[in-house]
Amino acid sequence: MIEVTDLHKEFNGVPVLKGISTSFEKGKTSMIIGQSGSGKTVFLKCLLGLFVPEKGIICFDGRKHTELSIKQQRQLRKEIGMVFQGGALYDSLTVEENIMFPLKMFTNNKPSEMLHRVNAVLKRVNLENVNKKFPAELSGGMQKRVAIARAIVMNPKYLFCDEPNSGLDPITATVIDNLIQEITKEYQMITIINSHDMNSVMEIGEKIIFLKNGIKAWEGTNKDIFKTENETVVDFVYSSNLFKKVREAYLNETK
Ligand SMILES: Nc1ncnc2c1ncn2[C@@H]1O[C@H](COP(=O)(O)OP(=O)(O)OP(=O)(O)O)[C@@H](O)[C@H]1O
Repeated sequence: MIEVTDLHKEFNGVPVLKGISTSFEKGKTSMIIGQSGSGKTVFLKCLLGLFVPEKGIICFDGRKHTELSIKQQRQLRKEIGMVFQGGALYDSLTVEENIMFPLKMFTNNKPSEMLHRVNAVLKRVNLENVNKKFPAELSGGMQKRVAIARAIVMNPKYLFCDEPNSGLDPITATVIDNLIQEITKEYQMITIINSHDMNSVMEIGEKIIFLKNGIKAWEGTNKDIFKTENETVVDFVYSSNLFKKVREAYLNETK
C-alpha cells in the first residue's frame, strides 16, 4: 500500500498541494482527476521522488520516504515504473533499445537475458516484430504500448502514468486503459494514473481522487461518482452533456 499523509508542496512560497492524505492499494487502478493546474502532475512527481514535499509523509509498503537512505531511495526508484505524458520514448533509439534502457541502467543482466525480458514485455503489450523500429515509425497507440512495456520491464511494484491516453482516438484509448488495468491485476501493482479522460475514469477508476486547487475535494470509486451529490465533482465530471445523460440513465436504472 502507498499511504500519503498531509502532503504539502509549494513553489516559491506558492502552495500547490495543500495537505493531501489518501492511500493506494495493490492490484487496483487509482486515478487522479482535476482541472488543469490542480496539482495532479506535482502530486505524481512527489510520489516519484522528483519533487521533495515541504511537509507530509509518503509511505511505500511501510517505507517512509523521509527515512530512506540514498541506497534505499535508489532501490525504491527501481520498483517504480513510469509512463510519462506523451510516452517520452528516445527518438534516436529503437523500440528494443528504449525498453532495454532501464535494464542496462539498473541491472547487471546478460544481454541475452535482457533481450529475453524485452521480448516478453513486448509480447505482453501485444507488440511483436517491432524491435528494430524507431518510435517515429509507430502509431501513437503503438508508442504508448512501448512506453508501457518499458515501464514494466523491471517488474515494478508501482506503476505511475501521466495522461497515458493523451492524443489517442477513443477506441485506442480504451485498449490502452484495459491493458493498464489487466497488467495491474496480473503483476499486482499499485497503479496511479493522472487523467483528463472521463471515459477512462468511468472504465477503470477503481479509486478516484479529485483534486481542486491542491486540495483533495472528493474520493471514491467509479460507481460512487455516478451517485455523488458533491457539487464540485458533479460540475467537473458532468460538464459534458453526454456524461450527464449517462449519469441520469445510471441513476434511473438503480432507483
Ligand atoms: N517546477 C515548477 N515550478 C513552479 N511551479 C510549478 C512547477 N511545476 C508545477 N508548478 C505549478 O503547480 C501547479 C500545478 O501544476 P500541475 O502540473 O501539477 O497541474 P496538473 O493538474 O497536472 O495540470 P494539467 O492537467 O494541465 O497537466 C501549476 O500552477 C503549475 O504552474
